[in-house]
Amino acid sequence: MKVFITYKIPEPGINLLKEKFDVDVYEGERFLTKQEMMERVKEADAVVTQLRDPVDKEFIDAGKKLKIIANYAVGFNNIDVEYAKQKGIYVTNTPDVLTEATADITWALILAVARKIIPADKFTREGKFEGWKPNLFLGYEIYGKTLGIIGMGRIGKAVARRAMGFGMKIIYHNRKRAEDDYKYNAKYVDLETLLKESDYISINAPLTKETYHLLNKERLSLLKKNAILVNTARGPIVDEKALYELLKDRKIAGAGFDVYENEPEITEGLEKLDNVVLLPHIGSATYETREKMSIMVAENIIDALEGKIPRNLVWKE
Ligand SMILES: NC(=O)C1=CN([C@@H]2O[C@H](COP(=O)(O)OP(=O)(O)OC[C@H]3O[C@@H](n4cnc5c(N)ncnc54)[C@H](O)[C@@H]3O)[C@@H](O)[C@H]2O)C=CC1
Ligand SMILES: O=CC(=O)O
Repeated sequence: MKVFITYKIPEPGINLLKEKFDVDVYEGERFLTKQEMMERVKEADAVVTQLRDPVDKEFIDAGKKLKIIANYAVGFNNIDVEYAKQKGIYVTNTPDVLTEATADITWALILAVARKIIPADKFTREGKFEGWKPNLFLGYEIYGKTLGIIGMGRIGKAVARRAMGFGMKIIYHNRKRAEDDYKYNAKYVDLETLLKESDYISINAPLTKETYHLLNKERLSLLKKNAILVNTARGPIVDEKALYELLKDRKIAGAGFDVYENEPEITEGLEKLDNVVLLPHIGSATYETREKMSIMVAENIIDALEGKIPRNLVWKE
């Protein structure tokens, strides 16, 4: 049986697949076009897709022999899951193994924005540091402040766990109350309350029809003047242009981005602001996590092609 991998992933996963199947890995640096991917998926029994690959009806129809689409990501908003399911094709993702790495990058953004780490580093490298000054790069305190988490799932909880070490008051909004919220000393609130009361806001919900522009212009206007918003989930959850306007006019203190509304494009002007930190979607980008993700996609494919139900079916979530 044949497995098509649309962009190279770490070797442990590929090696597992090679022990059992004929593996076609795209080895190039540029991204394959959708047309090229559809050509190569024709013969495949399984495909490993990336979060940027548009796995729509057309792509799924091109994979005439497909039994499984194994997304190399926990988010699966790039896939028409309903259509795949209708056609009897499994869809899997890579939960858990990337939770801690993504929570770490969330915290890296919170700290970097609040304490102006990037401009301060640039200042020092440029030889501008003349000695300690009482007013040099004053930032925002984190200890004891309120953190609002939107999406209290695996990553949201890992972000909360870290916040406990910073003595923060934790509030969250979720589709429903998390049964174990007491473990994080976290209080369930409605979205409007969260936006009005939080000093730091972390977005950790999936991108769905319901979360598209969940933070629209009107809701963003509820944020406090000292608020810092961090998005390590998916860009389209926030109206990026509306957020840019707030940041430009200093109506909020800052923002940290790992994801963008029209990735890889970013709203023009964002790159000129000194109150933002912009990362290129590297939430899960650690050597350890990416290896584990590669093994996970391989295990899911082995399950499916050996006639078992794969362990990380997205509709079990
Ligand atoms: N920046 C990066 O590299 C990474 C980004 N992600 C993103 O993070 C997302 C979350 O990942 P996990 O925590 O593993 O998922 P999860 O499914 O464990 O948690 C998501 C939580 O969001 C909640 N939620 C869903 N719809 C909501 C709504 N309308 N309002 C409020 N809450 C809502 C769910 O109930 C759930 O508790 C992924 O879907 C992915 O898009 C994940 C990994 C890395
Ligand atoms: O954005 C990354 C993911 O795994 O989802």
